[in-house]
Amino acid sequence: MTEGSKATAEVGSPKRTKDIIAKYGFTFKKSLGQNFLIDQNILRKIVGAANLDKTKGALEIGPGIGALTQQLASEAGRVTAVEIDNRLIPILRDVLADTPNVHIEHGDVLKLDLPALMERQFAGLGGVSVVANLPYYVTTPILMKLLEEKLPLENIVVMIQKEVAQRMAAKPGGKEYGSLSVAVQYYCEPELVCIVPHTVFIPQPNVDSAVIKLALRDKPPVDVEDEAFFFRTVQACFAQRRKTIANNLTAFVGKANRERLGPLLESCGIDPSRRGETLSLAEFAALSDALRKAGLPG
Ligand SMILES: C[S@@+](CC[C@H](N)C(=O)[O-])C[C@H]1O[C@@H](n2cnc3c(N)ncnc32)[C@H](O)[C@@H]1O
Repeated sequence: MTEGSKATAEVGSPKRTKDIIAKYGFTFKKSLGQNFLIDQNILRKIVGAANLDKTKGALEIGPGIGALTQQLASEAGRVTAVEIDNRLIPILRDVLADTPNVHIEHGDVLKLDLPALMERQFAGLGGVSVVANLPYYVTTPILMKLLEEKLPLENIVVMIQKEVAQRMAAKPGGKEYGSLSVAVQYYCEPELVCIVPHTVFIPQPNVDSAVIKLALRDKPPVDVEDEAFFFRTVQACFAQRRKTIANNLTAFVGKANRERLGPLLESCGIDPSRRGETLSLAEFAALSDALRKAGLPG
């Protein structure tokens, strides 16, 4: 195969994408976040960031017509791609007919039993990455499901809306830092791989995107006595961003317990007049353990 013919064979080239769409009479559903990538360099960057090899597996969420799937199949030992849109299933099977290491799973990733799927598809492999150009309308629920279910993943490399990626990677002190930053950084080390202009998709979304790599930690960077309560505390501290910690926590513990908050915050080394966006993970951990120990909220 010549270089020229190889380029046209790549699913994610602009011409091949248009040909596939025309051949199958496919129409995009905005409600499913369908924006297909047509830039080989970006596809290569996404796949490269996952550090795959033939001993590893890749779980793709939302393969579309298979642009990323095809590149994943050439790097990974096995690829499983979960697609919700039943109109895309026969197209994917056809387009990827020559890539035997790909399994297409029809379903909604938010409803699937992912541990069972991973066990079935990736048993015996040396590690699994999630690699995806995610549908933007469900980015956070999908990522939180992957993290909260504590799936045995090495890393997650995803294209998401630029602002969401920046929030995930944000450090304390800035306006982008919030409960999403804390949740993501509790489970992972985030790294912004690149910013992607909206021109590399068809149809073009209204916003720019970014590729983010989330390397799963072996264990969280802070010890907490009760994980669910830790996350409730974090949510409470960010409930109203312009309010101080003391005011946000008053709503959490009840007005009757307001007087107890000052000494409790000070025992954790936290000035009650600070805002949630200035607290580190270690400070949130100390605060949630102290609230729990004090029996708050009652
Ligand atoms: C942004 S497109 C990416 C398509 C392709 N991977 C690409 O990069 O060109 C998102 C894909 O996710 C699919 N999708 C949307 N919601 C989904 C869900 N809940 N579960 C699985 N797939 C979903 C859409 O149908 C679409 O194919």
